[in-house]
Amino acid sequence: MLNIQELNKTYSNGIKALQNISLTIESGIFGLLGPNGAGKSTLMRTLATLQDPDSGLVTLDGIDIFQDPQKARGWLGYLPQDFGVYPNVSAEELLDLLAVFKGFVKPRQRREMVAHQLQLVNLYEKRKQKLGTFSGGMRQRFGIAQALLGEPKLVIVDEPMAGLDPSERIRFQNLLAEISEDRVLILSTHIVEDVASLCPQMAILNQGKIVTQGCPLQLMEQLHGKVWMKVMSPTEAGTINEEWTIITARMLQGKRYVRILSDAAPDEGFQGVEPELNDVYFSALSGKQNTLEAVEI
Ligand SMILES: Nc1ncnc2c1ncn2[C@@H]1O[C@H](COP(=O)(O)OP(=O)(O)OP(=O)(O)O)[C@@H](O)[C@H]1O
Repeated sequence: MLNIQELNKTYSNGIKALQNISLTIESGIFGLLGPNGAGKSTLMRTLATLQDPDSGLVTLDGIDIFQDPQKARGWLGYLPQDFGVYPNVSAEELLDLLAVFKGFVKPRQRREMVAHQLQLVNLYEKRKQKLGTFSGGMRQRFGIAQALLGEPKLVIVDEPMAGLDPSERIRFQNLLAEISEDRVLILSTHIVEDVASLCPQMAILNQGKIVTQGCPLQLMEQLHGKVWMKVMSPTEAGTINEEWTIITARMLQGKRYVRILSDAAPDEGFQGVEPELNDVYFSALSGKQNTLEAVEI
């Protein structure tokens, strides 16, 4: 179990990237959602012991990870947002080298470990291929293979789905689900659908603060009976009532789909709809937004 207590980080330019972050994370996939600049990468780098917080405590199975970062790195795997590879080296060669850096010095043990990880991420057949020839999805699967070297108890993956085509994305989601058994896997992302389909636990980070946390199904359930939708023509947009708490207003095939949050049925043709995780996300981010422009997506 990962326990994060009152983590704070303010950069030298005054930006408060993390403000009193406290989370308890069980094994399985934990989704960390937030818009650009929310502080997700700062939190991921801090948990990966690559940057120090100003204050706060993080324990993994009761052990303080900041006390001996070198040792902590032996228990954690990290796939950073900007994971670069050497283009002229094969998958097998680079993974072997990264295993050396992780402290695995026995060649035979390393060979077995490298083969095992490449099989797990379905790249064994491509092991001799140069990484520069890999597709985006293959590169990300290779990134998972390197993160899993040494069977870490904590795996951190920062925005891994960006740029993946739909089939690679599904393949990558399945891989994350497979490897998250018996370990904590934190998936940082701004893609709500990935959290909805993968994560039994989640938190939403905005401007350095946790604004919501819990189980996605329960968070959606809390909005039950409160989400209302109306399809409007673009010209009707002017009739948006200033009193409404708008969750989203999005254009789809020439129509404007407006979803609002309201305890009681609003008049003017709104229909009650099942809450989606998007509703949880945008309500949490917007607080009491009620202007169409502010939430238009
Ligand atoms: N080294 C740094 N020095 C100063 N400010 C920084 C630094 N790194 C990040 N920030 C700022 O801290 C805030 C949080 O950034 P961070 O990269 O953690 O957010 P994020 O949620 O990962 O965003 P993104 O999805 O765009 O990567 C942003 O306002 C960013 O500009």
